[in-house]
Amino acid sequence: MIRFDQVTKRYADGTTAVDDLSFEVAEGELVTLVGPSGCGKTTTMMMVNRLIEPTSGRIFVDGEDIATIDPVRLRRRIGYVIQQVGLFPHRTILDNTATVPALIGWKKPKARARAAELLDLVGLDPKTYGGRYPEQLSGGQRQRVGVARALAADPPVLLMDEPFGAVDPVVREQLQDEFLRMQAAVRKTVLLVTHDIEEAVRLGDRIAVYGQGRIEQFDTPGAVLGKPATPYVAEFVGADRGLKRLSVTAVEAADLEQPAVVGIDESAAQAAARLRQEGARWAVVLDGQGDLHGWVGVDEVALAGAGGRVGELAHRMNAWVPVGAPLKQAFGVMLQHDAGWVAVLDGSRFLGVLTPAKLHEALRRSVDADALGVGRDEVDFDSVADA
Ligand SMILES: Nc1ncnc2c1ncn2[C@@H]1O[C@H](COP(=O)(O)OP(=O)(O)OP(=O)(O)O)[C@@H](O)[C@H]1O
Repeated sequence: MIRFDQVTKRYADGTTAVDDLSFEVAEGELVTLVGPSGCGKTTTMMMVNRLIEPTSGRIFVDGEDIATIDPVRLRRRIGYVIQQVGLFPHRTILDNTATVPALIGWKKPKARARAAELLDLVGLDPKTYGGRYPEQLSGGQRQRVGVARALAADPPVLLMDEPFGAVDPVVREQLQDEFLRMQAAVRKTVLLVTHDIEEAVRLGDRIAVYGQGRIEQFDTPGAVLGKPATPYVAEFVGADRGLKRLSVTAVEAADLEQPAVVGIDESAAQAAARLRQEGARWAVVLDGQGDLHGWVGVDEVALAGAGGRVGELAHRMNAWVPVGAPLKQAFGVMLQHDAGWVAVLDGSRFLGVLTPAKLHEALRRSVDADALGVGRDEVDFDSVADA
């Protein structure tokens, strides 16, 4: 969808900002460009909407060489979000958001209706905020308007230059989450510049780690963190890259252990006998549909006496995460509840539990799979004990 073919940018003073760059962003993919200040990220991005012209090489958008497209026409197909947002101070939020649709000739009611829809999408109630002026919004809200405005004409491509850079870390994380949710729905082809490796791995389907004017590694977040291609990349991603990997590796059904299970309607005596036989100290309690009801300790069911039912004895299970959640979230829940495992659910259906050992295995396997380019279940790995 966006393709760089041997692109070089040399400024008039002789600075080579981008040096023989070739890479591709697939349709619907979000690629983050990350690197230290002055490494050529912004130059790379601004060549895509022709705010900067390359010295040599070619750039394609949707298969078309952009050198052959009129820059104004090109920019209407490309949403652009920048850190300073650049809202018009004397226009309302609704009209700011409707800028591009109005420019490309939409009638005012249609442009405004679309703007209201977009404000809603980025979490701003158009009734509350649409009539305000930019100075009447917080920094984070202005940034959301910037994203809404860039999406208003439904461009297939989005360029984002430090879009969440001007807000504090808490708001920033919120905006990133909202943006990811939105991107899952709209699936734009996105090139996003950041100097923050945390942001790059959080948002990117793939990351391009820049050295001076060149990409040092272009890969999935898991692979960049797990197998940095060069010492430069290793240093850039940081010594705590193992920890960072927790946030980019998802809990999968294959990672889970199957603990002892008892039915909600089972008699306590029967459950106790069975759990003792299995050598279990506790069990997960499920209802007839396989949904999670809670958990019980074997001693509790054993003491319940005749006529006791498992369902009456079960404790609420607070330590759980949805399948697909990042390992970091699972680990956080484990620590929060001081639990040795967390339950993993698909909707309300119980899939299994994640233990610290399984979490470690999942981390290792995800890196091996990324490096080999194969599905995770095809990867053979040593157990932690054998390693
Ligand atoms: N108009 C210009 N003339 C000369 N050199 C320039 C010009 N614009 C940028 N540069 C230089 O090109 C290099 C790349 O700049 P660029 O803005 O692309 O970097 P960046 O990675 O986006 O940096 P930052 O994270 O600080 O924004 C830098 O050395 C910069 O000084």
